[in-house]
Amino acid sequence: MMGLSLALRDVSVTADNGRVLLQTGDVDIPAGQTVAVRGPSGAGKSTFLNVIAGLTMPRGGAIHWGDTAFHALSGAARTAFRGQYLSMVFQDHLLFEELGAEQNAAIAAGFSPRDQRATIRAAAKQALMTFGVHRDDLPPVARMSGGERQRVAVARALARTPDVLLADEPTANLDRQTADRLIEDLLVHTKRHNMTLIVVSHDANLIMAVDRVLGVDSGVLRDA
Ligand SMILES: Nc1ncnc2c1ncn2[C@@H]1O[C@H](COP(=O)(O)OP(=O)(O)OP(=O)(O)O)[C@@H](O)[C@H]1O
Repeated sequence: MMGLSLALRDVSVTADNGRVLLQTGDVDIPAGQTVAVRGPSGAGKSTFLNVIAGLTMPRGGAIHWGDTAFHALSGAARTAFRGQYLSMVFQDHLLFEELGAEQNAAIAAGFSPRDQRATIRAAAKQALMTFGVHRDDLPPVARMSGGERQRVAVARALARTPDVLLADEPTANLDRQTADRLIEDLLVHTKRHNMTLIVVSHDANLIMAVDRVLGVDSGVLRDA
């Protein structure tokens, strides 16, 4: 596990009507750095996560993850790269609604080599316990509360150890104590495995805990 660096060179994203949604200039994030991204509502934070995850295509500029020219990959290659190196905790969670917390958190086991499955299941269980969503009486995630779903989504992202973790407001909707536990766990896990962490957040405790803070204002990304 090496983590991956991210190099952005003048990446721009525009809406269909030509409005500029994001302009990054040149930004370099070394492998293993933990970075918070903050900015006002509508500033372009989700657009930023989407473009570095390859879910939105830039209009111009270059995105390198490690040695890979990510912006130049075909759609299929981008999807394969994402599956291998990136893990995401996004606001809509993308959980499997009929399954329980443990099956969701350990979902990566189903796509992993046989000899890694037990490790992933154990890590999933551990993460669920840490975040207090490991009771036997919990319903399928379809009927869980917003905060419970959020904790399951983070546990799932941590159950495998990706090179890069991208997260959108992972502590929103959580009480202070649960949020602080999540922050600590997230950072211990990312540092232990030298993962690169890029997290959109307004949480002052999270912002204090990371290596670096970037700001997005009216679509312009820069060190804050
Ligand atoms: N495909 C699109 N076409 C046009 N405008 C878009 C498109 N996608 C996003 N936008 C606009 O781009 C701006 C940035 O949106 P984005 O979701 O990145 O903001 P954000 O900083 O994540 O906001 P929030 O904190 O409210 O989630 C918003 O004004 C949004 O309405």
